[in-house]
Amino acid sequence: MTYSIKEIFYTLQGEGIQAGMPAVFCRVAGCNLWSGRESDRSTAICQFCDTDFVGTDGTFGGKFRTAEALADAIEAQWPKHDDTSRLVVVTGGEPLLQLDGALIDALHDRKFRIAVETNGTVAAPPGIDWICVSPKQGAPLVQTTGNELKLVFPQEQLRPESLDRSILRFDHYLLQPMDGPLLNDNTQAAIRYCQDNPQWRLSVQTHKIIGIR
Ligand SMILES: C[S@@+](CC[C@H](N)C(=O)[O-])C[C@H]1O[C@@H](n2cnc3c(N)ncnc32)[C@H](O)[C@@H]1O
Ligand SMILES: Nc1nc2[nH]cc(C(=O)O)c2c(=O)[nH]1
Ligand code: SF4
Ligand SMILES: [Mg+2]
Repeated sequence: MTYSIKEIFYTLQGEGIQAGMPAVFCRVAGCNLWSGRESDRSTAICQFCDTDFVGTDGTFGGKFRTAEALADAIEAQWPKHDDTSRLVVVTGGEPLLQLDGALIDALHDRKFRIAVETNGTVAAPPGIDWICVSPKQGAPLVQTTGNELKLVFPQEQLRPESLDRSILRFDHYLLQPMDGPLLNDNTQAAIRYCQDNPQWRLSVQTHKIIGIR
């Protein structure tokens, strides 16, 4: 299969329980909940996206004809002297539209631990080492298990208390304030929600604060 990749870059994971960990980010092009065009945003299922995932024109982006070629491009971003703590975060766009067994095997062959950031509408293939699901209102949740559930907050039609916890199996539950014009208000509301409901933790988008990608 050909993989359409927007960009590949080495940074620190900015969000969630693994915030601060060095990781290569591999951002796939395309998403099933928004075309990525601004003119479609107001009619999209997911309307608050903070990411450009259209096309293959970003840093080290492109079309990769094999899993090996893509895994080599990811490996090339990791410091040469280290093969013990390799971490790749596959995001997008929606990574589970493209992450398949061949790519999982090629990354494991290169000693990477594989994390994904998914909207949870597509079932994850076996072999992923860290699954972060970020459910979206109006989009059916298919992937109900994983390591962390990271809910962008607030979503009027998807309140934390409305999630059916009896069908969810995650190790960590996080609220991530929705970035945009109301970020400050959303952050204050998320802090309050976590304090009132301590099974939830706050996820701050730290990369945006410290000025890294
Ligand atoms: C751009 S998405 C790509 C992965 C996948 N499509 C998803 O939605 O999980 C990466 C992460 O950013 C979050 N995100 C997107 N827009 C955001 C915003 N405006 N404020 C806070 N988090 C946002 C998503 O919920 C997700 O956890
Ligand atoms: N540093 C950094 N951390 C991130 N965590 C999730 C991101 C994403 O866009 O999926 C992201 C991102 O774009 N940059
Ligand atoms: S599902 Fe993820 S990538 Fe797709 S539009 Fe929403 S936040 Fe962006
Ligand atoms: Mg991002």
